[in-house]
Amino acid sequence: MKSQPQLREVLTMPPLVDKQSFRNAMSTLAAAVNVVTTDGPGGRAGFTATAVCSVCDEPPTLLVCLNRGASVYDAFRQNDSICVNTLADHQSDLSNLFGSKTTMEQRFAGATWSTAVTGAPVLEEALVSFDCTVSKRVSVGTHDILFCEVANVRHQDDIGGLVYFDRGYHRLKSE
Ligand SMILES: NC(=O)C1=CN([C@@H]2O[C@H](COP(=O)(O)OP(=O)(O)OC[C@H]3O[C@@H](n4cnc5c(N)ncnc54)[C@H](O)[C@@H]3O)[C@@H](O)[C@H]2O)C=CC1
Ligand SMILES: Cc1cc2nc3c(=O)[nH]c(=O)nc-3n(C[C@H](O)[C@H](O)[C@H](O)COP(=O)(O)O)c2cc1C
Repeated sequence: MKSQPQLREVLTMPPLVDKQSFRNAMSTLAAAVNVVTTDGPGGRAGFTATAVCSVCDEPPTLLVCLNRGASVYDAFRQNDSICVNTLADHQSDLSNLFGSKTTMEQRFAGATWSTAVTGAPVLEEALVSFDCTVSKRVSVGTHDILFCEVANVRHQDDIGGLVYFDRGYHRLKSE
């Protein structure tokens, strides 16, 4: 029978797949598109994220993965108020605005905002907005995982969703 590798051996093992192969594989996982915003002592900031998912419903918690090299990283490190604004089918331009090398002024000028209970910016025409407080932060590789407790939800009916798949946007409409 083959013995289990010792911890030291595991740590010196080469990565199983290279970065490009990983990204190519990940490009086949369809994901909702979100503009994640914050405000507080670190200032107002926002970025586009597909790395968002549900964690548990007691307490209602979702997670967001944020690259520590992103321009918004300092603001998200200092602030605990976060709003995850899931984009509607007509908002791919907003995704590109918050997902490219633009200033925060340019990003927020691209849409209408209100202020959530926690103080984070809420996107007026979002499909759904999760108003959250960060409960825990975990660093893995290049990213921080932000665990966010949901204080309030705002949902719009009769509006289509936006999905990112195969490096492009796809519009979804319920029957
Ligand atoms: N989780 C993340 O940090 C993501 C970052 N992006 C950013 O948007 C750019 C354009 O993305 P695509 O058009 O989809 O082409 P791409 O070939 O760069 O990425 C393909 C897929 O790989 C994953 N990915 C890309 N960069 C990643 C990263 N640094 N860490 C973890 N997963 C990553 C995502 O699932 C992405 O959809 C990327 O180069 C990246 O800068 C996009 C999606 C997720
Ligand atoms: C469709 C899309 C999805 C993205 N998803 C993530 C994500 O989940 N996590 C992340 O840290 N960055 C993600 N990014 C990249 C950030 O939006 C990035 O920080 C932003 O594009 C601009 O970088 P800068 O603020 O450093 O100038 C995504 C970009 C795009 C276009």
